[in-house]
Amino acid sequence: MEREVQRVRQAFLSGRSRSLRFRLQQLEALRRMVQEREKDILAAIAADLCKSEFNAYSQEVITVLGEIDFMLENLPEWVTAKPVKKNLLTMLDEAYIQPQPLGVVLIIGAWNYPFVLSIQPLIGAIAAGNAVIIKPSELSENTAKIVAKLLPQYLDQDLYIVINGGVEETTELLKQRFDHVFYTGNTAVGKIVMEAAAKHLTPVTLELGGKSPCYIDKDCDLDIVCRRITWGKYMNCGQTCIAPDYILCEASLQSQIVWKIKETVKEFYGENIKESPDYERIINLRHFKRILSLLEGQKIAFGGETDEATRYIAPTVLTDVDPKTKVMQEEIFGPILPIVPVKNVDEAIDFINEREKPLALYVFSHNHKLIKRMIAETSSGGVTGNDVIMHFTLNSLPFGGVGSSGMGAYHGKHSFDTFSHQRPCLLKSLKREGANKLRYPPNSQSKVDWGKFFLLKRFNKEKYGLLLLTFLGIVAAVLVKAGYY
Ligand SMILES: NC(=O)c1ccc[n+]([C@@H]2O[C@H](COP(=O)([O-])OP(=O)(O)OC[C@H]3O[C@@H](n4cnc5c(N)ncnc54)[C@H](O)[C@@H]3O)[C@@H](O)[C@H]2O)c1
Ligand SMILES: CCCCCCCCCCCCC/C=C/C=O
Repeated sequence: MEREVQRVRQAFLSGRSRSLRFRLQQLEALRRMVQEREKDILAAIAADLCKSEFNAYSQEVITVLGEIDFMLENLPEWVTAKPVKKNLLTMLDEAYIQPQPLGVVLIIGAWNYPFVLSIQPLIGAIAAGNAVIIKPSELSENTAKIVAKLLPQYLDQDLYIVINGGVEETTELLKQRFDHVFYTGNTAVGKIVMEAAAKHLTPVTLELGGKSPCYIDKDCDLDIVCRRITWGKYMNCGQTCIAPDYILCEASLQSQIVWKIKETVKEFYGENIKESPDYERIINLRHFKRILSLLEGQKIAFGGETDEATRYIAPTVLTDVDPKTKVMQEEIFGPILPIVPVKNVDEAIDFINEREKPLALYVFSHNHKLIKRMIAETSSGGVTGNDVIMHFTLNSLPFGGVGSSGMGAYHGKHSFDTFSHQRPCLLKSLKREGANKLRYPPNSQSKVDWGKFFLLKRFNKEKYGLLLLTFLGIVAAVLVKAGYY
């Protein structure tokens, strides 16, 4: 493991990952890989999650292709140094921010969207000029294998490598020193990752999970609301980090919501859900049993059918759920949707604020002010109003958690920033030493006064202010040079 990391570090130190041309080339090669080997990638995802090609393409491949195109389009601008405002003391100097790669990045992926959750961070890391080690999830072993097979065929083989393995290999990997660790997965392992990274003072991005609430106001079109929630909840069999975890609504809405979700399930997946190509399966037996245990003692409004042999769990809705029961204590990550009745929006806000900060928050209402109020009075990684999941698809929005749902963010420019160091650069001249005397010992009241003036004074009118400051700067330089201070 140590040797592998060393090899990647040597490749980074060669400097070749840094040029804009090289980054663009590698991103284009990655795009070619996805386009040319699309069938193999979709087959691997299908084998891991029993997912149709259409679903795998629209949930994973589209996002990856869109992200690559976005990077190719914008990277030339992002990599250029950005000049910054100066003060009087640095007016004649050069001051700018230069984004630079961090070095060797470790990306630890999760199994639920096994392709996009490893490749989208990789795109950001390449765009920012880093070398990368990817550790895909061992639970989605088919996608892990295809990623390990394909990447070396298209990308630089020393700069971007895949290491496959489980807890033992990841533990060993985490002992090495990286310049950034980007982890996607559950909160408990997130803590292990952060602890290991802390030993090297390595910064981390933690893309974690949580229970994402979904509040339905009585002032809304329930047909549309229930269709959108059904889509986001049962997509990927509920195994989506930003799936609506549970519904909060007034008790009077419950029966209508149940009926409408039930009808939508029929519309989406047909009478025989098991036969639907659009309905996935639970990743493994451990998760299957964990999800089943959440049903104990609950009132099942519909669904609840299971088949252990194929790890099938039907789309299920629970009503009148007691917040103290197990299903409300952990992230469900499966096709079970509890409804917790609340009196009103105030109680919904309190309910959310009494719990850990979720990865996403969903609010449905015709009342825009109510949506804005919920956003203002709660906290979550992201928000979609009047829909679910869709904030993930907008790469202008940073995607990430807050509090126990994670730290840091990515997607689009946010990925580029996550994997870059914003290096502040001030380039002075060795001339004009006279003006510098102001800050050299021995200090005096008049030097302090001039210092205050130059560094603290603000002028309203940009153009005239600048002219005046230039003039005063010259006066000060002359006075200092002449030995008055
Ligand atoms: N925020 C996001 O973008 C996002 C995306 C997907 C999943 N998630 C969250 O991830 C969770 C589900 O994923 P998961 O955790 O079951 O995925 P997982 O089991 O695939 O684990 C994630 C990664 O952690 C590694 N890992 C597991 N145990 C480890 C250990 N003890 N030490 C070091 N590494 C270890 C795995 O090898 C894997 O690569 C849910 O909570 C979900 O909400 C979050
Ligand atoms: C054909 C229509 C395209 C619809 C696009 C929907 C995209 C949904 C993307 C979901 C991806 C979720 C990624 C996972 C995050 C956490 O698990």
